[in-house]
Amino acid sequence: MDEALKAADEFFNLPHEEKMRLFSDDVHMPVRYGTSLNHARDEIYCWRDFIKHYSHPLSDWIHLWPSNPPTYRKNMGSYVEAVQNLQNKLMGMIFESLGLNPSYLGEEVNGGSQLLSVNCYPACPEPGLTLGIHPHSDYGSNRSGLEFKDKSNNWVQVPLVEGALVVQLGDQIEVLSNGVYKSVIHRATVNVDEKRFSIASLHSFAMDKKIGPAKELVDDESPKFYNEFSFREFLRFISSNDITKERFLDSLRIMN
Ligand SMILES: O=C(O)CCC(=O)C(=O)O
Ligand SMILES: [Fe+2]
Repeated sequence: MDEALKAADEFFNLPHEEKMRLFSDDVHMPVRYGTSLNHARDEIYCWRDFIKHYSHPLSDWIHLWPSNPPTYRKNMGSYVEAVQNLQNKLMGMIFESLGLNPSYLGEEVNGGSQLLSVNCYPACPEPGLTLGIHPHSDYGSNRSGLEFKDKSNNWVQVPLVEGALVVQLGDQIEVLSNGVYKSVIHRATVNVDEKRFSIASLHSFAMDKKIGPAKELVDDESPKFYNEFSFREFLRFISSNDITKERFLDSLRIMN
């Protein structure tokens, strides 16, 4: 984690022109540098720089990652592989906790996508006027300024524990578990004093794999609460909707 954070720090310290070579607003780009989610449409820009890149399987993507700083590929590569292994284990445990076979969906857990979202939030002179990242939930599952919304709709700060990862469940697990698990709405705040980095690893099933409520979890008492969706449909939604106003998950709900 330390080495990956160091590589992130060095990347964001590169000259603006060099980072802008990776700039794109297109959410389908395998590697993209940017600031807000959608430059053309966002009403409030975030106090954030990010680089996002596909990461799994590593050999398909690593050659597209930044070649500067020279340690970037090696250090981020070790980090993404460790996190991918951890997600495989956690998914097995989540399936087991739902009463499903721990190897439910088999190879499809490790055969999905992993998107690394590396974020830099510079110190902000007026932190009350903006956010580091708008409230949202992730499609897949991930890892603090990090805050989440509790059941009573209050923002709760996630304490920073040195060396710990934060795991959040995303929309796919809420749908697959037919609402037993909830996808976390979260945001990041910024502060006056210091720059903050975060590295979120977002895990998903394959681009066109439809995820719906597991049939084992649907019965008369708990009918299907969600329509199925694929990662590609999620990407289409976030590129054509203002996700600070509309939540993708709400478009999937079935009113019984
Ligand atoms: O910086 C953080 O803690 C949150 C980042 C995040 O939510 C994301 O990249 O999806
Ligand atoms: Fe997120």
